[in-house]
Amino acid sequence: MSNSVNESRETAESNQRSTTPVTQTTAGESQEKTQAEWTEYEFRGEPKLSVEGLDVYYGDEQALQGITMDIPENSVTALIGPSGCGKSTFLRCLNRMNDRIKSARVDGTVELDGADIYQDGINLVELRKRVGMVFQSPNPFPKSIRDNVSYGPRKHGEVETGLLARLLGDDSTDRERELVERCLEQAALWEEVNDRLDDNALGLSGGQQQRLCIARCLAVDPDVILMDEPASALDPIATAKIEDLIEELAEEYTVVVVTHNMQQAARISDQTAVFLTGGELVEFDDTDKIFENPESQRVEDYVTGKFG
Ligand SMILES: Nc1ncnc2c1ncn2[C@@H]1O[C@H](COP(=O)(O)OP(=O)(O)OP(=O)(O)O)[C@@H](O)[C@H]1O
Repeated sequence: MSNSVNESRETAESNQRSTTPVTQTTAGESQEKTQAEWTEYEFRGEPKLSVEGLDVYYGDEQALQGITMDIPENSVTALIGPSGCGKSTFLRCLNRMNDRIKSARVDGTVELDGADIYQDGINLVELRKRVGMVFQSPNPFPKSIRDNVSYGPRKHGEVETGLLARLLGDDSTDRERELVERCLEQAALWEEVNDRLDDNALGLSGGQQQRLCIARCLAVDPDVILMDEPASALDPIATAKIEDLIEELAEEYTVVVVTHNMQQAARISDQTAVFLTGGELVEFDDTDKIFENPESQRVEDYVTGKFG
């Protein structure tokens, strides 16, 4: 850990929640040592997303409390914590999916490349193009593999095919072909499906369907990919493919992934945020640090399986 990180931790301690373990001095006196539980995380590179003072309520129930964290670009950030601690709620705040939940209220700011996504007048379609989402259960459309990938670009008018498009001289069949191949390649699925692009996507295995959903997400050219337990419904082989894919995607995209599987977080992520019951972000740091030497006793207890 660099000194600058240590220093920022020390300054962060003054305004963080803390525990107060007691240590003995050489003179044998008791001395209170403040141990930070929530620390500022400094990283190389630029933050893609900056979250500050984020509170989320469902009706009168508070699901997230004052979350502040910067998510670095082109990396994998894992969100872990026990069931109900607010991981999915947090993820949905990053592309305003919580707007669809009537009882949800969000306070605080979330900036994408320095611009507040909660400001008035934001174009939600454009936001969700830039910040795509992959869900726990693969949810391809009951359409062909090709149509699943080109669905988004078609909806946004970037791909036009068919008789009318041909008559109007707008036909982009070649562009669609290239796009479908590129996205399926990026999602590590091209080799398995290139000879059956017109087959119904529902005929694919669960793992293939999930990679197709990732290809569909990539087709609208996002900056950020949010994944909510993307492998929890898959067998170990399909899970390993998704994990490899996530690591590859981070070379080009900012990936934020919720997982219940701590080994998975340790394997695939660069940094890990630990949420605990009550919607509190208890620690956010390099993944190695979180799993090998966390600052917070509660995080240590959680990652070593003492509770949760
Ligand atoms: N649509 C909703 N309406 C009301 N309360 C909700 C809604 N979604 C989540 N909550 C509540 O908010 C809290 C956080 O839920 P959330 O799903 O974000 O947690 P989580 O950490 O992702 O849980 P899990 O790991 O079980 O998926 C919980 O108390 C949950 O009951």
